[in-house]
Amino acid sequence: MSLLPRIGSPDDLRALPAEVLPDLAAEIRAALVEKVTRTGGHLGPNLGVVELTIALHRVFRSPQDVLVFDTGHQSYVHKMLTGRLADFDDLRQGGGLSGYPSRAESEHDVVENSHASTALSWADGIAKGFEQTGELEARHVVGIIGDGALTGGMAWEALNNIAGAPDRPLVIVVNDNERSYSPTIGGLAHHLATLRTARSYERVLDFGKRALGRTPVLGPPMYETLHGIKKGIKDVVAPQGMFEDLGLKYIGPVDGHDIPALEHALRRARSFPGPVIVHVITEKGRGYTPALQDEAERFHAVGILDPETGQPLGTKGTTWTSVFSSELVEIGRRRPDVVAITAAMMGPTGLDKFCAEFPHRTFDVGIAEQHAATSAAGMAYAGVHPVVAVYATFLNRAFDQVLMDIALHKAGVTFVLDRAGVTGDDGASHNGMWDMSIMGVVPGVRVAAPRDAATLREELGEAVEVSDAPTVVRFPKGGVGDDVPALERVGGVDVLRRDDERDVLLVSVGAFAPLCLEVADRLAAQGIGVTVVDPRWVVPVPAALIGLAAEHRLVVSVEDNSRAGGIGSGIAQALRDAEVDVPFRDFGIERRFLDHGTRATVLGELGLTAQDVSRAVVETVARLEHVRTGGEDEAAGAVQQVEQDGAAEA
Ligand SMILES: Cc1ncc(C[n+]2csc(CCOP(=O)(O)OP(=O)(O)O)c2C)c(N)n1
Ligand SMILES: CC(=O)[C@@H](O)[C@H](O)COP(=O)(O)O
Ligand SMILES: [Mg+2]
Repeated sequence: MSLLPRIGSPDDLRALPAEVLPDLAAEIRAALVEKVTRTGGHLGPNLGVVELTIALHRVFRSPQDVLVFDTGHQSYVHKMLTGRLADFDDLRQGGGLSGYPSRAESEHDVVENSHASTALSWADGIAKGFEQTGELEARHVVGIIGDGALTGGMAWEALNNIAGAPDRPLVIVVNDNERSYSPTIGGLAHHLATLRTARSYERVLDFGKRALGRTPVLGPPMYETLHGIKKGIKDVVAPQGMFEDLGLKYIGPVDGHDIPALEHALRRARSFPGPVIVHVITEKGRGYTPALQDEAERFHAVGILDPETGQPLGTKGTTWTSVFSSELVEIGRRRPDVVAITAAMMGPTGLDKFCAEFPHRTFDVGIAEQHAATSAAGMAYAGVHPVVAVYATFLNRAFDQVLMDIALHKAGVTFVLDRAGVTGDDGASHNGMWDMSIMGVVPGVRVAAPRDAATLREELGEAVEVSDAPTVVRFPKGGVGDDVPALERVGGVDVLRRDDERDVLLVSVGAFAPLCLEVADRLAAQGIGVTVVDPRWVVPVPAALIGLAAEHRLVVSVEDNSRAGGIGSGIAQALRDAEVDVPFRDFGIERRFLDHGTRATVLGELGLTAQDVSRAVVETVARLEHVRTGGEDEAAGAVQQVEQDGAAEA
């Protein structure tokens, strides 16, 4: 590796002679495999954009010119070419390099949001802004969007606006590798395929141009002839594409691994005085041969792998996703009316098993959560029960559809939210920390937060029985722990522990049951009696929970969701409405964006650990005791003891 370490900025890249660029691409690929198989991350998407990113940074001058990457998971090469190669050893680690663009890391990074289909709206807005400030003459704006992200509704809202301004320069690069996780679906995918078949004539043209470019006399007329031939071929092979029908200049398809062809196409686009699409054909995972190649879906984002075999090093036990996946198949066998919908994430959400057994009852709508939700309302109207499986954070995108198309019409639709709560290493926009807040304002909705595999199966079964309202079942990323048995069930609320003294009612939301039982042990060691309960269905707040609250001296809730509008605030409101005057304290995620890091690290930073919660509860109990008795010593003594416990453990 002798070229890549010498690149500290795009200027260094542009100073390289063209003939060494293939060697540079090889070095980048080797660095990606070496680094990402150690840390985990988006190996496939980045292996596919090595040459494209080299060409982008040679033709455009970032940050003077603005490069906007859609979703941002394919920005590792961009980071290597903008001086961050040395930081890749800490990729996606707390305090280390983000797996997405990060303004704090570099002036070359613009969009940090990892939710897909936003780049073209960003680009349209930046171009409009530069037009206002008079900078558009001197600064090019480039949106780089994948074929998957192009299936998202926002992308078409942006294209409509961009195409409506034929005199506002803007470059759109479509990175077409025919895949999201799974193969890209729908009419757009078919159209891109049609355009791809014309790949050969673009190569003929490029070859002709370069060859003829060297014969100034004969060149131009011959080029015009060739161009005419190309136009003729194109009209036969690929009639005017929809992009041109929209009024967008179309350049392509271009071989996304041919740097000279890419630079040539991007230079043409850069000089075009209006909006232009460069359709680039790339291969996801290019250059990485182990078995993973044929599991492109898994290859999209990899865990820590053996760089030789490509096989995951960490063995995975039972995951929440696998429990859901198997249970939905069981439900599908007994309920022919149940159908499944994914937003381009069949495997990651666990719908692949259901699809294998019920292919005609499984629908992949592309990266289109809004359409997933409202089309589910339509399916419910037609008499089936849709189960929409998405990552919790992506439900944000379909809030209005859940509210106004599903809940308003009392449609029986079940949302299964995987990756709910702190996910960690994918950064701020991937944490599933808002779903219970936004669902909390939806009239009629019912939200379940299972604590283990058994309650996931049970609550999923209960959810699909509801035919007149939206239901939500949410669970976190990764491995599911052992089942946590209940001592009894009171009005639908599971009692997990009941001490003699009813000092504290500890409301455990979802997967935090083990944490809450550990908190109860710590409190009991301080002589504080605890009842630990799992409401199971957390929206609306169960009446039985309020009844239990009235029997205790302090109520505490712990949830893996934002405190703003979360279950805690729902409980507080229910206590007020029931005029149950008991002190209440809720623990959850502060209302801020979370930096990337492992889930455990982030939860620790949030104080969502057994030690932190128990210490805080002891302090509260002590304060209440102080208020009740006015004494000083027992309050201070209890807190001091907890501090000592904490210090001993630290
Ligand atoms: C709104 C939203 N839904 C789902 C995802 C999950 N996701 C991340 S990348 C990806 C596939 C993107 O495909 P494409 O745009 O073609 O990029 P590629 O990975 O092929 O380079 C998906 C579905 C997301 N980031 N945002
Ligand atoms: C970029 C994106 O949205 C996904 O690829 C995500 O990074 C994968 O997350 P999981 O690893 O939790 O499936
Ligand atoms: Mg793609």
